[in-house]
Amino acid sequence: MSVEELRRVAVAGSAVRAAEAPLLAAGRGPAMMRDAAWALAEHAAALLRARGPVAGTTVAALVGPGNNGGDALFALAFLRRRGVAAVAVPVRHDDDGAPRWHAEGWAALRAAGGRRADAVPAAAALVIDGMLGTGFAGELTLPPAARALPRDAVVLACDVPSGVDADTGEVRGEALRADATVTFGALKTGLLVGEGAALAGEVHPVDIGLGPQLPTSPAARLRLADEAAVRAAHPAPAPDAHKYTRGLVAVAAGSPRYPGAAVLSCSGALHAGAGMVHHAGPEATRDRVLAEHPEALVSTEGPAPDRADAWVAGPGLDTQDDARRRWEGVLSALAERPEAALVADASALELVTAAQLRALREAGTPVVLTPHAGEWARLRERLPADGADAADPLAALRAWSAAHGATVLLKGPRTLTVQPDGEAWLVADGGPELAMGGTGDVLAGALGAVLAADVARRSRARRAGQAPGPVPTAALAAAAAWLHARAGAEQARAGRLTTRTLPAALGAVTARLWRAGDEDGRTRG
Ligand SMILES: NC(=O)C1=CN([C@@H]2O[C@H](COP(=O)(O)OP(=O)(O)OC[C@H]3O[C@@H](n4cnc5c(N)ncnc54)[C@H](O)[C@@H]3O)[C@@H](O)[C@H]2O)[C@H](O)CC1
Repeated sequence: MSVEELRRVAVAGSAVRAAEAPLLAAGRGPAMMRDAAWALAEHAAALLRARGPVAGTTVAALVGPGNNGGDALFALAFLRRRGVAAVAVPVRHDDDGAPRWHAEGWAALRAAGGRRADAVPAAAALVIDGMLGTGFAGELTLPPAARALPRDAVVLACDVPSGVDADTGEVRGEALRADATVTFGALKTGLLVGEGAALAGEVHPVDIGLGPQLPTSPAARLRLADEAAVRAAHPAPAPDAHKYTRGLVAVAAGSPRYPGAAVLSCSGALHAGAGMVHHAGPEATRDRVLAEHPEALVSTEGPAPDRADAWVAGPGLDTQDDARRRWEGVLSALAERPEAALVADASALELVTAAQLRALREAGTPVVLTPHAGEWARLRERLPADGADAADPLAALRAWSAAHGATVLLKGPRTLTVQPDGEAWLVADGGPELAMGGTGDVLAGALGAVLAADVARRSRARRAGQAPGPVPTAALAAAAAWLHARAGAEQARAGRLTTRTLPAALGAVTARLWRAGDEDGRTRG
């Protein structure tokens, strides 16, 4: 795994331990520990330097009994050589009161002039959390020394904040919140999902030579969405593009009771670059959509099935009967063109059945469900799957997606997209500015546009006798979530805080993404 990839792919903490094992068996442990400790010391010095001179400051470490503590002790020894007053605070002791910690690490620190204390000195400007890393098991009760840290001290976690499960991000018992985490060998999933994401602070992965040992299967990795990945999934239109090669999105959304959902979904699709949007809905919503987007097509039933490259179904549908009739109309259209994609959002998440998902899977229709946390809980209850009740959010998503054959985009401050083969993406760019009514409608539309563009691109290539490999649906979904998250952040920066202007912000993010690709001379879609 390249250093660049190290920053964009996470694996479970247990997978890092497994990757370390053969190197430890080959006697590489001490060298790896030195590499880890050196990187930890470097980051500690950088954090100190941001606040003033390094020499003369006091740095303490809470030191646990294992190799995590070893890293911290060697890091203190390196810092000592930069003029730092280095203090090691053991958190576990033997019956005779002697510290239970990494003997070589303590010997190195003592040789460098470091000292031991029973508590973190009040003068400590930075505290290294070296209590527990990937060896954490069971529950943690924070020791007294971890409860009395100087108020202004920066906390730097060694590998994983103590008390956080490096696989799942779960906290069992108590955990120590960090301002930053230096993690070794690979980004760990537990630092990016669950409570671990909030407790880790700024995460810095460090290469200690595990690359060839790390897992390569899609189901063992969590990819992080960034601009390059989004542009690869949602490239700018080809120079010879026309409205149909850019993808036609059919939008079955909105109702006399919720007309705005139709407008917002169509807006999201248009601003994410759809070549055409065709709204299927009642007169009340058709007029509203046309008033906002004269370029949109509207009708009661939507486009001819062979025209739609993606369907967006569910936002703002009305009563059960009306919603069910329109939902089944979408499924009928997809049965006539199975290669078209489907976004099932809002009401559609309450309507979709296991049999319908099975039929869509058998037909080869790419399906993305877009629940928020509450809808996800109801979906798993209504359509259960073995393993989908796991505490590990990623494992639960992977189990449900594999069982039902559909990709899930689980909305939240950190959005996860997972497809049936286990490939998973994380969009960590979202923020509370998106936590308001209607933003999900915009995302559903934008996702429809990204999926439609991919379907149209592949159809066009096939007609030209080419056989392009599919872009993973989870990557396409992550691309839409990334555009949406960036649009929300852009809105917040500009002081615009309503959903009404979110589509235009999403359009600006899309245009900038494609312009940047042009400027770098990247290939077009
Ligand atoms: N091995 C290497 O060369 C490298 C290791 N690295 C660092 O080492 C840790 C993993 O070390 P390990 O000793 O396996 O585990 P920990 O230090 O995290 O802790 C094990 C230690 O803690 C006790 N313990 C476990 N759970 C609890 C609990 N709930 N309450 C109290 N105590 C607990 C357990 O009994 C053990 O004694 C890894 O994170 C890295 O920091 C580097 O990767 C460099 C190479």
